[in-house]
Amino acid sequence: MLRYIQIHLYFLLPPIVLLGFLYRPLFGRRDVLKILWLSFMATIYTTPWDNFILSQMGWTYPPGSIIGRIWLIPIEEHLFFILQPILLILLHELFTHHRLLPFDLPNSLTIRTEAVIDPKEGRKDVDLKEGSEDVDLMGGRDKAVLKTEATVQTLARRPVASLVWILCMIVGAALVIEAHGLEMKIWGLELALKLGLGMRAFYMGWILLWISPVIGWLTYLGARVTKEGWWAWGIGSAWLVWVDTTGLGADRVTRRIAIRNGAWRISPETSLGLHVWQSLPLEWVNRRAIGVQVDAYMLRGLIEAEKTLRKGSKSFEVAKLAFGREMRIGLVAIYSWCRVTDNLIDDLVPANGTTHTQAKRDTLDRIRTHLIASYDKYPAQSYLDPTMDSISDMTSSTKSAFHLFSNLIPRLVPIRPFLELCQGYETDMQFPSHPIKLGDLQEDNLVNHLPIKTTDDLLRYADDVAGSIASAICFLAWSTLTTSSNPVHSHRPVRNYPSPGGAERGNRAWIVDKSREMGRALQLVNIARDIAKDATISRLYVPLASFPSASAVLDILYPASAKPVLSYKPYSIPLLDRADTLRKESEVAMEHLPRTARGGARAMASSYFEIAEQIRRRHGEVDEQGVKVSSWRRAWAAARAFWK
Ligand SMILES: CC(C)=CCC/C(C)=C/CC/C(C)=C/CC/C(C)=C/COP(=O)(O)OP(=O)(O)O
Repeated sequence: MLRYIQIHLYFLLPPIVLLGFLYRPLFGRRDVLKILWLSFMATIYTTPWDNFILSQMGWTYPPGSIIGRIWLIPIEEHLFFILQPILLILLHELFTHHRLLPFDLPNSLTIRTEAVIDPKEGRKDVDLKEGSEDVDLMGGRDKAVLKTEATVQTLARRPVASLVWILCMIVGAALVIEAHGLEMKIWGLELALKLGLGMRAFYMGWILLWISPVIGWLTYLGARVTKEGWWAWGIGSAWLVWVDTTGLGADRVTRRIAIRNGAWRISPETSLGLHVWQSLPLEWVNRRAIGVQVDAYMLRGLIEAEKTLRKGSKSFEVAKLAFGREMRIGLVAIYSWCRVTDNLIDDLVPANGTTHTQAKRDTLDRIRTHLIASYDKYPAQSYLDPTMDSISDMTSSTKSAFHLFSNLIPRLVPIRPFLELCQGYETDMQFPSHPIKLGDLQEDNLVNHLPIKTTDDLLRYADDVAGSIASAICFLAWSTLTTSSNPVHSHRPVRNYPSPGGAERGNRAWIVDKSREMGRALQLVNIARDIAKDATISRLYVPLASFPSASAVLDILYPASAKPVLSYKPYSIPLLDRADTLRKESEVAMEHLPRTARGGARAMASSYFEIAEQIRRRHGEVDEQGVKVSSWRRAWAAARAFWK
């Protein structure tokens, strides 16, 4: 006979330890709170009920199967109130981890896009939502009216669905009345079922009466089980059903467990005697079985941002999974803003009468104005939207990236990294806007066309475009994962480089510095990978000073005319060597980030450094396609770093 404690030792603790190990790098205070809350609720809600059932001999524990009791309840049962929430929370985290949002969006979020012709500005895509309030975003001009739905109730109340549980409660009450032989009339309604079940209605009645109010109330509040939630619940419950009811297989006589083995025993006199699976009573199945208004455009921005990420960056796509949800949402918002702003400038088609450079400068100025306004006027959406609209080539998808960014990020990350990124765009704008023809570029006018002249120029550029993002990641981690600087619930933007005083301040400044080194390192890898590709559009990030002669520069820009055949090794390998040094110097700082951000930061860097490995395997030779590293290889590198 297995004792009750052995059930925990053999069947609950091992999966908890295994799942806990897998989830360890991301296991944070939110999970601790969830476990404490659920165990506490399970204990205070179930203890009186369990005591009552035991007092009525609803189920019993054979002598010797338990360690001891608190009042009537075995100590092991109390442990179960704690262990089961832990198991289910871990399973739930594991199954839902890949989701950016923990809930399904209501169908009503499908926002229709319709083209409206504005006589002055031509075609505009606007989002229309049926049955919603009209907002005139065009300042009363002509008839282009954008219909918006400002907010979405993420957990919309479900009174009708909760009626099912109210019904269950009534059935439960009727069975209890039947079991105890009570006679009850409410508003003249006879509640007794008179099924002749007598005491056999006891267990089912009390189980229904115990579980229905909880599920009914949660359902009323809007709880909906997602597909992943069903999986977590299904597997967790199936495991417990198996533990409760099934033999371990081969050795049927000695190793049968739980109910059939006598660790506990449901009294036949108090149950219906219907079995759904082997010896599992119907009642047991029952036994194992919370809304906010969110800006609809932000939710939509998140969906779009995820798509942008999937299309735009393999490294971010792999690495994002290594961060917990709080950080991941911020990362996705930052990434999509960076990608969208970069594309707006790079893919710009200038209007008649303006040069490419003028148009790009104009777009960058507007992006900057919008960025500064996002912080200065936060959360003044009405001011921001016209600024955003004034940027050319905006689509509803790019707008949602701006909207998401300006609603979320100012509260989490200071403005400085994004201004630096704009500085990086400005450097890019100094490159020729069109690939220059061979004859137009002479050895003596190279310096006029190529802004990266010295190693310092290169490092400054890398710092602007990637060091900035690395520092933003640090701030995101502090804002979302620590209490000392958690402005998530404040409605003010983060002031520049805020940090608590004293030693912590110095420590944070040091971490930011080191993270910038890591960002620079990754950018150097990126530049080494893309030397040939970038050269096709006359972008040369390898410093001019590192070329032996001006003609060597022309060879890179026009490889077809290079003689003898061009080798990229003299340029790519030094970049990778410098990247390695920067990486080594900064890696130690990662271990000083908030604990649940470390795995993600390591995974991000390691998966990107797989590109460097691949270039080295090719002895530094790259081509116009860059260097391909399979997603599997990257995922493997990320996984090793994550669980390091
Ligand atoms: C060292 C400390 C304390 C923290 C490190 C913090 C981290 C993880 C910094 C990394 C910052 C980062 C992600 C920089 C950008 C790197 C880069 C060159 C990305 C290129 O991205 P894309 O060009 O979009 O993607 P692909 O190259 O995958 O296509």
